[in-house]
Amino acid sequence: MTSPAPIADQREAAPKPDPATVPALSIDGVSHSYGPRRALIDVSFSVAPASFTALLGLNGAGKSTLFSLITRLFGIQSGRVAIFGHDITGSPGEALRLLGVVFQPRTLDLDLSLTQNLLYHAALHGISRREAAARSADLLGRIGLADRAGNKVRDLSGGQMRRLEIARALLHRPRLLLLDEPTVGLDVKARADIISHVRQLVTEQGIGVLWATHLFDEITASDDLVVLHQGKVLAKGPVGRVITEAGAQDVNTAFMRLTGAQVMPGGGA
Ligand SMILES: Nc1ncnc2c1ncn2[C@@H]1O[C@H](COP(=O)(O)OP(=O)(O)OP(=O)(O)O)[C@@H](O)[C@H]1O
Repeated sequence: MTSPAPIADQREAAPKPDPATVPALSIDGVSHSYGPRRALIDVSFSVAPASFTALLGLNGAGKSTLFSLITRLFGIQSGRVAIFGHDITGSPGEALRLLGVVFQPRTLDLDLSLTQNLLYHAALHGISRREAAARSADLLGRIGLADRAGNKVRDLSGGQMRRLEIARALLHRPRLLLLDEPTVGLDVKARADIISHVRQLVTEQGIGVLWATHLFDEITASDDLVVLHQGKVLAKGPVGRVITEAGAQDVNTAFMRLTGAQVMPGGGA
């Protein structure tokens, strides 16, 4: 009788998931309550690598709660969240290394320079000073703020601050980027710049993006869409399919049919 293989060998023999088929983000049966208030109810969807997934919902739909769970600000009460197959509860280190986040409220230090903000964040990720300086300079160039590197963040416009927050979220080279209503309060030009920058990250760098919004005009036909309403996923899939299945002609009407909500004149849910 042969003796069993050592544990290390058995582990090596286990089939590894194919990276091409592992979702960047998978949310599986997630529910969350604040006391008696149920904010998320059995939420399941996934974000593919190199895709732009819009999470569309009204105020109070549960978008920020979901982001707080994915980023581990809150513990998971029920269900499972995994980033590239790494369970965020069982393997938080591996999972969070692959994740970049831009939260809805601004979180920059206004009295530090742009570079100082980036270097501080890089240090939290254990990136060496020299590497951090190189990455910061590169990212500031990409967002068109190289000439402002030494200025205080306080002197930037709202759109420039958002671009800096996106650069900061990319410093540790994540493969999944979450953005919670990143264009709120920005003018039309700044909004368009940010959306096109993030779409480039998808097409050129293969980053998976989850973009929470209540604005229909931020969604394009090639996106994936998740409609979240009162804590429940009402529809998900490629935008065209969601529209067709709702028997509608466009995202606005599909959203209205699915939720019974009135569409705001400004093009937002
Ligand atoms: N800390 C909290 N305590 C109690 N209830 C909360 C708390 N945070 C959120 N909620 C409730 O949970 C539900 C979902 O809120 P959440 O902030 O996740 O929605 P949202 O889609 O992000 O909305 P918004 O765009 O307005 O931020 C809402 O009913 C909200 O009132």
